[in-house]
Amino acid sequence: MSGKDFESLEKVLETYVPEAERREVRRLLFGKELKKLNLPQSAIDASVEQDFDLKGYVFEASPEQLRPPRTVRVGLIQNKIVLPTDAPVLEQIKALHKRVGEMVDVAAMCGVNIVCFQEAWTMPFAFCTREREPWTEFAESAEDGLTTRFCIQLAKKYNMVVVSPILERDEIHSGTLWNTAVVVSNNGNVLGKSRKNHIPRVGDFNESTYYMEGNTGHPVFQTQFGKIAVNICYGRHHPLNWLMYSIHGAEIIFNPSATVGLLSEPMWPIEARNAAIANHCFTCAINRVGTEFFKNEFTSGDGKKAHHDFGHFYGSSYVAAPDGSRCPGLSRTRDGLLVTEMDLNLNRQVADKWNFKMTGRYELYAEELKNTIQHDFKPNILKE
Ligand SMILES: NC(=O)NCCC(=O)O
Repeated sequence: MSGKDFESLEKVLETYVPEAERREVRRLLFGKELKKLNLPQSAIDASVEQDFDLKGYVFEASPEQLRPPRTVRVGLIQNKIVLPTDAPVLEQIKALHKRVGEMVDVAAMCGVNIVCFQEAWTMPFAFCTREREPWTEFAESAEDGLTTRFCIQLAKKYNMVVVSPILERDEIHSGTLWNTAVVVSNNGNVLGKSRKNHIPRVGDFNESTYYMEGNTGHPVFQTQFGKIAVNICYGRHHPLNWLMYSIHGAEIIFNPSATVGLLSEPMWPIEARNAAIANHCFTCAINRVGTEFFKNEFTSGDGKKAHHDFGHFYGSSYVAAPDGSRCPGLSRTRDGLLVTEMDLNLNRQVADKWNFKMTGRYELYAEELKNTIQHDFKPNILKE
């Protein structure tokens, strides 16, 4: 059942947990009850016609005396690839632009201010194969590649910040490849880019064959709608990575991902949510969806027989808030757009209550971490 036939945990709860207990079950699993966002009928109709899951929720904060609410609408898009993986490269890219572009049109109807796509959204997740061609041909300039120019158009058309995770080719540095999120402001300017800091070496995730650990640190992008950062996929397993974006001031941290059921699904609902709690910020976890087939079979040195696919990418994109609440996820099997309205005032309200930033002993950790990476480090173990 880890595959494509299981729609979502939420659907099972709605179907099988008796009405009387359902509210309490939801409170324990998801935190405080969230209001559903009133989405326009035109958006609902478009999602039906275009066959994607559309959900909307509101994360409220308490009214304050000195600060007005800081409300922002965030859209997360998860999608299958459109064409088979052996279709011509440019056709694959353009088909994805079309599909995701249409979903952004619906996001605009829903009043979305910031939209984020899944990891390497313009291509199949071909890094399992370890082949160079044609996959490296999907790489583009972060500053003025085809996809960035496409996102600039969307940003200007809809006054929307666009977070676009792509395979980057860095021509200035000898054409090297990176796994990069490009951030385009709502005015259509490239605000900057954030490269994936942690490269997986697990299962079929053979990404280290293609690119190195990112060298952009933990940039935070000041947008008109709030301060945002991008912690790409495998970075979500690294609590210090989340922490650093937060220390640099991120109010919303996106986690565009590509991950499969048998490997990571039990971890998925926990990690981004825990990061929201630990760092007093909102986190947005986005996963691609579907199964992608590759013509040439591949192995990954794990004793498994050669195979043609990664397994099922399980979608389930969701948003978590600093108070530990989270919204239901999108479908495990279908394309989807998740729209959440969040009041960023909640970050400081929760910080003032729980004080994790104030009680964190960063000077202790910094000193000890500095020591642990020394050659002559001696673990602090006391023995009889
Ligand atoms: N894309 C990526 O980093 N996947 C690694 C597997 C995981 O983090 O679940």
